[in-house]
Amino acid sequence: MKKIILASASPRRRELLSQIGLEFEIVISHKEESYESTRPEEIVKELALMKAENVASELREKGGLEDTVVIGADTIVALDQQILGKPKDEEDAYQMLTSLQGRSHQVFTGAAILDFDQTGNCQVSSHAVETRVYVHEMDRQEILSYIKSKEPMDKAGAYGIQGKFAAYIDKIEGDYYNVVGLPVSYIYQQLKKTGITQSPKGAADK
Ligand SMILES: Cc1cn([C@H]2C[C@H](O)[C@@H](COP(=O)(O)OP(=O)(O)OP(=O)(O)O)O2)c(=O)[nH]c1=O
Repeated sequence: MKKIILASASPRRRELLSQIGLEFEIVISHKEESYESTRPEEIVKELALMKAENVASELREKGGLEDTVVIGADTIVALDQQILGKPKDEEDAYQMLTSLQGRSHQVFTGAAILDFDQTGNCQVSSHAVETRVYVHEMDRQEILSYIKSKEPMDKAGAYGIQGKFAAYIDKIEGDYYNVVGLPVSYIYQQLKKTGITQSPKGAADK
């Protein structure tokens, strides 16, 4: 059975991968990430790949990546041509939330899968999943009190659909889990295609 490594410090990503019953380990790289692409779907693929590759190269130095799958992911919010990552500070969060309210935007998550076989050869795949999110109008007080909750600070676009911000979500088109940070269904189907024999825990008991 292949070992699965999640190259992420995000508690949301860990929970989502656990939710479908996969067994995996977490390895985090502290290398800085940067991108050259301009289109959001390319940016998230580039960053997801970089996160997975950074972890893979650290593991290689420690000896051996045989029979291992490394998964990396990155999430950004795209508002027309503008890319919104995590807010730098509360003022930045205020600007982001003001620009998102009363309209729709796209959330892109890139998922990169590095699949190492028994001899250490690697098959690389990366893919961007898009979800459109419609946010209700918010007044200044609502934005300020949401920022006070501290929920925005570690999240792309300065909001978490899974938290208090649910109060302002009119609807979404696409995968909900993609917005939270990991398109788990895409990842599971991709792992299945590449011959990962692990099946979600409990599936065989039914
Ligand atoms: C839009 C949105 C984003 N997010 C989160 C998902 C990501 O964790 C975060 C975007 O930051 P990322 O840079 O994608 O990821 P990260 O730094 O949290 O974790 P790592 O690089 O170690 O994998 O925003 C939510 O939790 N809910 C939401 O509704």
